[in-house]
Amino acid sequence: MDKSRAALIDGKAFAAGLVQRLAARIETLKSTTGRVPGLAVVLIGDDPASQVYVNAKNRQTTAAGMQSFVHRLPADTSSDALLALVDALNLDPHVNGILVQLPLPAHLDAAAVINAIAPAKDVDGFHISNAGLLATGQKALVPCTPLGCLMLLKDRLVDLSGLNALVIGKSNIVGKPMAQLLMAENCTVTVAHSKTRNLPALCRAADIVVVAAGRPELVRGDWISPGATVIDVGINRVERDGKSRLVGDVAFAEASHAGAITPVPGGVGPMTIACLLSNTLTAFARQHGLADA
Ligand SMILES: Nc1nc(=O)c2c([nH]1)NC[C@@H]1CN(c3ccc(C(=O)N[C@@H](CCC(=O)O)C(=O)O)cc3)C=[N+]21
Repeated sequence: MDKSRAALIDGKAFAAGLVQRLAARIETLKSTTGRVPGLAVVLIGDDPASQVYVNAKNRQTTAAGMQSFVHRLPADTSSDALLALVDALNLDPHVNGILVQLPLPAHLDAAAVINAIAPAKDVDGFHISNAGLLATGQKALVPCTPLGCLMLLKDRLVDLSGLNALVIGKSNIVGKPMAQLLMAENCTVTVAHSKTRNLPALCRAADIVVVAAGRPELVRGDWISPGATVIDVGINRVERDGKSRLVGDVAFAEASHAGAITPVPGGVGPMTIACLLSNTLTAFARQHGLADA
């Protein structure tokens, strides 16, 4: 029997290409303006997964020719101390982008911290001002993960207009901005979540499925319409055959009849970091009155 294979959407390779193009532009900026973009990352506490991500980001920021400023603060940092650091970074001319690693320890108010970041330096795109600009079709800094997903979708499908898109997950960080971006591309967008009824049927009607549910292998193969494009945002660490493994929110092995699918790892994750660097360059350019790329 001919068992066709879904095309693999190689986020890792796409991200590497994007970072290469960013590095070239940064090199040019350096020779014309004498400046390079700077990214400040604030990490509170010692969550091991957050450490790994911040280290990867620090390495790639430097490799792309940008300045990286990492601020590691103890888990019991006070709200006042954190807000004072954010204020200082807002005023620092060498810092063009600010990222406060989430989740924060429970005693800190994430929304208050995010909204204290100068919107022009909010390279996560989480500030209410950027969320509002995106929702109303104005020039915003767009959250990195949905921005990366959209790049992969446009690379694959070119024109998304009129397609049925299902977004599973309604977080402020992924689901909501993803839905906004897909609406801006003239998709017919459905947003599903943990209380949604008959998710399999909604999924079967979708040309595009973006899954950001945070539940390992939630989406089964028989939920996916033949030829659909599947973007798996999930990164779940699970025990399998006595080993620790990463799996997505989609049962990847069951999805061979999809048109195309992102793997985990090597799909959306690397795009998130590449888009963070892209947003930092965008923020730098706008702060210096230069044109967007
Ligand atoms: N303010 C804030 N902004 C963030 O963007 C943010 C955050 N907080 N908190 C934590 C999450 C997590 N995150 C990841 C980014 C890239 C990979 C990534 O590149 N993963 C690789 C490798 C994964 C591995 O091997 O462990 C992959 O999927 O192929 C993973 C996770 C950004 N986050």
